[in-house]
Amino acid sequence: MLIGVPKEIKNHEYRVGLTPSGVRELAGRGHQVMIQKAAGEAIGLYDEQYLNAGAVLVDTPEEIFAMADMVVKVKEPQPTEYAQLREGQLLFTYLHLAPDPEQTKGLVESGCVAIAYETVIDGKGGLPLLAPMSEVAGRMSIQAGAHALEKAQGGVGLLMGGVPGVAPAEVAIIGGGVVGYNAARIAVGMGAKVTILDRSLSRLNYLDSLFQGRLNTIYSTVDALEEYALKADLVIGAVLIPGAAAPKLVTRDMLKQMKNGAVIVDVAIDQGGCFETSRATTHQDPTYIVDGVVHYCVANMPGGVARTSTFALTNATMPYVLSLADKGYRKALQDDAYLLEGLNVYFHKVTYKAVAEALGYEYLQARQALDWRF
Ligand SMILES: NC(=O)C1=CN([C@@H]2O[C@H](COP(=O)(O)OP(=O)(O)OC[C@H]3O[C@@H](n4cnc5c(N)ncnc54)[C@H](O)[C@@H]3O)[C@@H](O)[C@H]2O)C=CC1
Ligand SMILES: CC(=O)C(=O)O
Ligand SMILES: [Mg+2]
Repeated sequence: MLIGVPKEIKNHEYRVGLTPSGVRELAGRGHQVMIQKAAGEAIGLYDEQYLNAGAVLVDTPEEIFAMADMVVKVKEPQPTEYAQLREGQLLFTYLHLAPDPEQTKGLVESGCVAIAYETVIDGKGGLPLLAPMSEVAGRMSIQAGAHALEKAQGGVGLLMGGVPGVAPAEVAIIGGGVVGYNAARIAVGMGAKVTILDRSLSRLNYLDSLFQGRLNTIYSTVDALEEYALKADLVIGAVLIPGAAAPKLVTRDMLKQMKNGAVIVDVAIDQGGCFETSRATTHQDPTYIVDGVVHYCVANMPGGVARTSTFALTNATMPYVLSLADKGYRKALQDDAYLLEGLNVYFHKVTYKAVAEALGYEYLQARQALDWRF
């Protein structure tokens, strides 16, 4: 198979879809890989390394979209990218379609076969291709939040851990999944007073036993959200209903009652965000203020630590890339029900229920789609 990797073009996005080691694995199995020149240069993955691994370097993304059987990326395709996707061309990347009608329309019109990293599942109820980036974003959310709490960034001027004789910051983490757990690890490590809210009791049980009393676990209700979000100095938005738009758990009304100079980091912004006042921001201009509350809503947080993130992401994606390349998408998807969960768009049809429902498309079940046309 001919696999193509364009350079990412989202604002301050330096991750790359394949590492030189990944290219070598593919080349070793007889596949051809095209990489756009300088795709990994910003994070120390140089063209020469890709060449040595067996890749062919190309100058433009146009060459990749015109020729590749499978395009492997990191971020959701931008308008100039989805305009170039072709019918039957396989796209393997993050998509986050439910809150993104324009991109969904673009993918549907293109007729491509789009598998979203974030909805691939494993046998244990996890999201194996979202998890590594959730680990990164969870850890980063506390760094970002601590920075925003500084006076010069619009925050109230608070040190996360306090000092002897002065209370630490209070952190409320809404959603105790992969992002929430990793945020909690860093916040607890910094000495903050941490509360995690989740509506999964088994998850709260797990977190409670893991942290051994070093944080507070609370069942998530509207009352509990009001209580803990309103008194927090830093609120992390980390909920997920897989594939669906994030529920707006903190309303404008609640925000108005939050402390002046408090900070929210809405990690769930890639699914639309869980604060009513959230709108996606970029690494270049990550924050804005509403009602005295600093909002950090960067939709590609792991891009900020792109070298770490590229290795973490490709460690997880590589087995699936190999399977798709070796078998072709139809057989790979037929053989692996967990990978099939990643199929979001297939020859002009939406094949992921939550996306179809959120955006008003007719829904075609993924397995049926594979028999309908290929
Ligand atoms: N902005 C960025 O750069 C990044 C964003 N993300 C996003 O972060 C979000 C969280 O991802 P993960 O932690 O991997 O998901 P996860 O599935 O591991 O955890 C989500 C948690 O939210 C909980 N939850 C659902 N509804 C809730 C409610 N009403 N109240 C409290 N908890 C609730 C679930 O029980 C679950 O424990 C996702 O939207 C993901 O796409 C992930 C990586 C990077
Ligand atoms: C998950 C995601 O949106 C990211 O890593 O950018
Ligand atoms: Mg700003």
